[in-house]
Amino acid sequence: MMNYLPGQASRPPDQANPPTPAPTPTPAVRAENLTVTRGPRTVLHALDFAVPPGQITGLLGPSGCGKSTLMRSIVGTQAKVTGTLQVLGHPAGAPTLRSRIGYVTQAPSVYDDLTVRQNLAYFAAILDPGRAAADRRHENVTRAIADVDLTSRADALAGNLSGGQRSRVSLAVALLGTPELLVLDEPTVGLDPVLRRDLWALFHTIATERRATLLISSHVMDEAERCHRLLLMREGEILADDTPEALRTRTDTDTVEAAFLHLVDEATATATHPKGSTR
Ligand SMILES: Nc1ncnc2c1ncn2[C@@H]1O[C@H](COP(=O)(O)OP(=O)(O)OP(=O)(O)O)[C@@H](O)[C@H]1O
Repeated sequence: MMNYLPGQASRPPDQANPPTPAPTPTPAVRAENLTVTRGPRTVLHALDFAVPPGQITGLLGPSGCGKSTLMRSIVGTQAKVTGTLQVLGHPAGAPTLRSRIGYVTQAPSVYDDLTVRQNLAYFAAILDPGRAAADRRHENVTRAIADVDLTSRADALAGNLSGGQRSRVSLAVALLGTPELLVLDEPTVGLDPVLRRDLWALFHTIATERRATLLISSHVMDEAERCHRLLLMREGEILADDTPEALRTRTDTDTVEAAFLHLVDEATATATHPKGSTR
């Protein structure tokens, strides 16, 4: 028997049995040359990126840079999308993806004249219909309400909740089907610091315990530090795709916000004085 240990240069690998490389996990989302036009404008410009599975990827950039458009493309609700966009191994928008993706828009989509529990029960009945599933639905609804810390308001009408509480009802709806991919468009806007911290703890639990992939947009840069990876966007382009630590190291900065500003300045300088240009 021949033992081959990686790094032992004196013992070449058995050509007939080369060491098996660690499998590269299939990305949860893979985009190639992804371009989106809205009205007369191109708002996403030939994007190439991959979102790794089971991690939290933050989508950050200033207002209007195209974060929501990118998320809408991924969940299959955006028109005029060209290029390649694969989600959980299928083309974005494929019917088979519907039950595998949870999507929370910026505007909470809840029924004001129903209570929190009734809202959840309504969506649970669509996801998991039938009398036989009643107990499971009840459990799932109770768990989702607890996940977003709304148990004490479960019987309140959604119309009587604060903006932040209504957003959390939307998030609970997205958590109902235990989706493999959660796409959350600015889920922490308008929330107080304690609730933001608790929600980020919940996002990490979802990623580690349920092995779900989370794509979360924000323009609050301190939230970037809580992500495993970041896609930094600006004017419909990806400025950087890396871990927060690698971004700080690469730009020799202390925070992701400083790294982002550094990259913006660098991109502006390159656009003004492209390499090889004579001034
Ligand atoms: N319905 C529309 N028709 C035409 N252009 C649009 C439409 N909606 C958005 N846009 C443009 O598309 C670009 C990207 O918008 P998008 O909402 O994706 O940005 P965003 O980064 O999510 O912004 P924010 O952080 O403010 O939500 C913006 O320039 C916006 O003006």
